[in-house]
Amino acid sequence: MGWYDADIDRVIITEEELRGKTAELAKQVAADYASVDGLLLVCVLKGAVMFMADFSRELGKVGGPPVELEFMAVSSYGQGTTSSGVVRILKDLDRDIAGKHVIVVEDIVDSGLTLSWLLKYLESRSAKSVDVVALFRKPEAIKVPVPVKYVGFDIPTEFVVGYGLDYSERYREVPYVGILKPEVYQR
Ligand SMILES: O=P(O)(O)OC[C@H]1O[C@H](OP(=O)(O)OP(=O)(O)O)[C@H](O)[C@@H]1O
Ligand code: HPA
Ligand SMILES: [Mg+2]
Repeated sequence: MGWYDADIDRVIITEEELRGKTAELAKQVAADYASVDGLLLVCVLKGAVMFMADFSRELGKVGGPPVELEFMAVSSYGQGTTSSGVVRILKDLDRDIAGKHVIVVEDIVDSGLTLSWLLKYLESRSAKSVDVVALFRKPEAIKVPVPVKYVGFDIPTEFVVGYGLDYSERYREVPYVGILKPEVYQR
């Protein structure tokens, strides 16, 4: 039992489901990128860190191309549960991405504001191609249309935590994805 189990109202995606879906997404990406000689995975910190770690290893195991890992940190949520719409770069790419095949590795597409901004940014840096793999998407919360080629789970418009996703910087280490009890927000 983790300390956090008592704060969770219900689990919506189990550890096993996360593992299965990650393997499935990795197989699709490996098949689609079979003819490229390398892929640059861009992880959007901090939420996507667990998914990046698992997805990149899975991609290697299923015969994907060699990858390089890059990390960007942007923030649009701050402490709350709704996007401010204002995206700030907290950590930029370390290297030039011009001419590279890029896959953005995101944990969740909610309003789409973060990703929409990020895709424009990456395209302006002359990547050869840019695709997105997002583990979760909330179809009913989308405010701006964003092309997400690979989606793990479509989930309802509820605030979720776990597997990297936080509420006020907590619950990222929860190994499953769940909904918090209402009283947690009143603390
Ligand atoms: O589609 P959107 O409404 O823009 O929401 C999605 C983004 O919001 C979260 O990041 P957050 O700003 O909370 O930073 P974090 O990953 O460090 O928690 C999440 O990890 C996505 O990057
Ligand atoms: O449902 C969510 N949970 C945690 N972080 C998020 N960022 C966007 N949507 C979410
Ligand atoms: Mg967050």
